[in-house]
Amino acid sequence: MSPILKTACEFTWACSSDRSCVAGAIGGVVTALLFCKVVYDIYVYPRYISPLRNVPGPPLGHPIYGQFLKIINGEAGIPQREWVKQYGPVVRVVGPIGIERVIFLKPEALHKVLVADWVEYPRPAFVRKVLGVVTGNGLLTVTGNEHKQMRKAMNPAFSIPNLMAQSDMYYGPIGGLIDILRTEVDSEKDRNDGKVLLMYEWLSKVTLDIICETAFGYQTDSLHNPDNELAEAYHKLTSLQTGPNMARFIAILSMPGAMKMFHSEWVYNYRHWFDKFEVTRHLSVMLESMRRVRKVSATMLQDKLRDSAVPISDSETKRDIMSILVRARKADLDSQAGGYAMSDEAMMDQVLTFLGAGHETTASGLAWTLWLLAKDPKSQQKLREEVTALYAETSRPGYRALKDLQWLECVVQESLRLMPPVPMTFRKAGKTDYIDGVLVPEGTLFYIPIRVVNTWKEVWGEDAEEFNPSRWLNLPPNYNPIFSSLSFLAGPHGCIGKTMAIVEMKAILSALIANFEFEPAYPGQIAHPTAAITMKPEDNLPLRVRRVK
Ligand code: HEM
Repeated sequence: MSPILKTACEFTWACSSDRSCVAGAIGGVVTALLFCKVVYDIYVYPRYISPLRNVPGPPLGHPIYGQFLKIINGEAGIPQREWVKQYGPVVRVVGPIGIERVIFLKPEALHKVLVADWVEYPRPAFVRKVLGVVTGNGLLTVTGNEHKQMRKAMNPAFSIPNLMAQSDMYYGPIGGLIDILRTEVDSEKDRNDGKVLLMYEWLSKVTLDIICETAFGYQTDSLHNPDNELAEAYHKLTSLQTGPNMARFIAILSMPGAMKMFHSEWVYNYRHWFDKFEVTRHLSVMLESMRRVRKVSATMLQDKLRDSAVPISDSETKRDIMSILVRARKADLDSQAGGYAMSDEAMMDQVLTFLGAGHETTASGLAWTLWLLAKDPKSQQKLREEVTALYAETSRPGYRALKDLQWLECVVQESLRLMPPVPMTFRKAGKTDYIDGVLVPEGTLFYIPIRVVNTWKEVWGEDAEEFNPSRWLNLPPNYNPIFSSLSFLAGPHGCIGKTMAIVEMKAILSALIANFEFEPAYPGQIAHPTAAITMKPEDNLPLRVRRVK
């Protein structure tokens, strides 16, 4: 028994006749027990008890935070990459209050966690809570059977024939973007010098307009409207994405009742109180932005529900994702077969999910592609030649035409490999089991280190951390088509919008490269990724843009 606990017990015994003394003694015992628990969790368990204690990894680190400060203050995925280089493909890292996390890199281990036993390795509660605040109770937050049903209901809307029919919808916003950039570049006195533009901001707008059109049949036109409510709200939300902000947010969400608080009218009305404290300052901006996103989303959903009288088999009808889902739901309800029919509330959460998951990810992917091409003029020129030839044939290349461009495919795959918009995700063990020869206890957290997997030298060779699109013409012998480049993850929770995102990226990129040349904004420019859920460029990516001669 610890000395503190012993003293507390003796004290209780000695004072048991006196009431206040008993209360004090109980308090003492509780404090002592808590103290012992903390010492056990932070000091004893990770050092002497945990089955993971002999797995290689960095030192336990700070007595309270472990390696957490290094992770949240570092570039997304980079501390993990350094540890893998030093300790190998299985790593244990101790986080705050002694909580252990493991990293597995080998395809067999990833297959078990993400594919074979996926139900037993769900997203941990803290990830679902963070995502849930922004995206509601949709595909990103549900697990197990509920997820299976929801995903089954959604899959047809993301089918290849539907995506083929949709790709023409991209060209309204893309045409708008090209015109705006031309006007911006031409406004410069010396056109040969080009103009420095914050490319991420423009890409964020064009992808928002495209997702609203393809997912909801809704014309946002944030490109031409600087005060657009939805664009402004997302701009504010993404600006909050820093490692320390995420850490604070997770800590707040872990408190009992926190999720209710986020949806409470009362808390919303008094949100300015959050501004008074450093730790909660970002919450009022967040509540305000989420309110706006929900308001616009509700309008979009109402429009869809009004449309639902259109028959499902009519191929001439609207092809946006929500129209398809609404019609499928109606068919389910009409048939009374007892299938899975989403409630209005669930439909609303899908709107939030597609907006949250499908806009900023694609914008970040495109921004990093432009950055990498700006630093590699040869690859950029080679791409220009390829896409110019395509544009000579058609001004609105569709799914097939874009798919057939070999260098475009290499550039997009290489950029997504090197700078994955989602650099990392998490899972939690729902059972105790061996993975890659290591006994992983129930409750253990997994880093799924997408950026580390994508740049693992064992697979990609010594130049794994460099941009080299031609590697996709001759893939390395250890390449695994599912687990060597994990940017969209794999298995039943893998990205449902993968094909859509790739086609959209290709359509936007080819139009940009056919019309403009991109260069770093100034010599020695370095682009820093934010360390949060998605990896956008911290400074919104200033690039020098010129018209193609
Ligand atoms: C370049 C763009 C994109 C990237 C890199 C990306 C990446 C990812 C990743 C890594 C996940 C798994 C997250 C996890 O399990 O923790 C995911 C899931 C998801 N993504 Fe994407 N995504 C992109 C675009 C899109 C688009 C355009 C949409 C929809 C219109 C979308 C919708 C979703 C949804 C709904 C999920 C949850 C899937 C499930 O759990 O069943 N994503 N995405």
